[in-house]
Amino acid sequence: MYAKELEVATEAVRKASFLTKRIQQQIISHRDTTTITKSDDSPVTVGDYAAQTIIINTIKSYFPQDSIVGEESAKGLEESFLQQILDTIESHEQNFQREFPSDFKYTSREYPLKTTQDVARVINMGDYEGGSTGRFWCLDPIDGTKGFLRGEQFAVCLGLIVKGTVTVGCIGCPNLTLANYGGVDELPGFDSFGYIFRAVSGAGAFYSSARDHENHWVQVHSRFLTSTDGMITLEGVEKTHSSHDEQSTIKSKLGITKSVHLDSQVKYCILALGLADLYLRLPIKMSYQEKIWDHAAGNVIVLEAGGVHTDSIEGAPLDFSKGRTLLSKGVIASCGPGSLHSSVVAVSKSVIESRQV
Ligand SMILES: Nc1ncnc2c1ncn2[C@@H]1O[C@H](COP(=O)(O)O)[C@@H](OP(=O)(O)O)[C@H]1O
Ligand SMILES: [Mg+2]
Ligand SMILES: [Mg+2]
Ligand SMILES: [Mg+2]
Repeated sequence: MYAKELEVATEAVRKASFLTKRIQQQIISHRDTTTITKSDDSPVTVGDYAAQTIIINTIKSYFPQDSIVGEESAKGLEESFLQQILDTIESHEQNFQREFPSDFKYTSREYPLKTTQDVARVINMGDYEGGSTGRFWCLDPIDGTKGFLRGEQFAVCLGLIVKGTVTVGCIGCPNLTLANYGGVDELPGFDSFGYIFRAVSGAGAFYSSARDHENHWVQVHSRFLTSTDGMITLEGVEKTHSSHDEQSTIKSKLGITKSVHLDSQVKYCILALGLADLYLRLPIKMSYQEKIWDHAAGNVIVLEAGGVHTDSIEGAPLDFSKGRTLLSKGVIASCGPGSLHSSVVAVSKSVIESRQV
């Protein structure tokens, strides 16, 4: 089931991972990429737009009927900037073909991706409102844009949501070296393009070196623990995205001494690999609504690796059927089992409820 969807998702994420990693290398070497500040004060780069363009164009070439919830919009982008996005895609095309030779097609007659109008049209196909009926894709072309700009971790994240449930998930981690996170060995074929993780609901979670398009997929499992004190936590780097002080309180109440900070949904991949056990994301403001593209692909990967994924107060499974955002507050993912997870959520709930308002 979902074999074609999984293949299309993987190849689209692989190509976007290659492109974004190349752009990140250019940023690191000359620090000169165009960065726009969006209305919510968050950054977006030509890399985010180029990755969204490539991925939506690929999805539409194979599944023209499918809708897409994508993070970015081309509204208000000037013609010269659209040209920059198209030039970026084209300038990486030959290198990609050379480094990853395959028969897979990323365009079609209806979706040729040749002009700036094509670019704008395709980016704007990510404007679907989501919901509980039918199926739609959920795309974060660069998750962790701030980490991307710092030369650190970021992820290319794509999920397929069917009747409100994340059914396929694929995450490219173009900057991930497992040795930096306690992994003993890199997978065969590992190189500077990092890893791809993927899962289909009911069929397990797997990873592979991004370079290895011959599809040697290795199954991943979260760790089995019997108490919270041996847990390693995962938290974001950005102090404005989650409540680090309260997360420290939770860690000390649970006897947890080890924590790893990294950007993006790479956190879910580290959890699925069993290299860490507890992702804490407590909201700073109760008015913030988490975006579904920040968690969808990670959801099915964590669940299929044996973990648990809920909000930070009620301990309810995340509900991807309510539109472009989650209605619940904060996120906690753990290696499980359910009883350990519930004890973490109970502490999180008490910490959040003791806020001075
Ligand atoms: N106030 C806030 N609270 C929680 N998440 C926020 C936030 N402001 C931005 N974000 C989200 O945090 C994501 C990055 O998460 P992390 O800090 O774990 O790397 C961003 O994704 P993008 O980088 O795709 O925009 C953005 O959607
Ligand atoms: Mg963003
Ligand atoms: Mg994101
Ligand atoms: Mg993003």
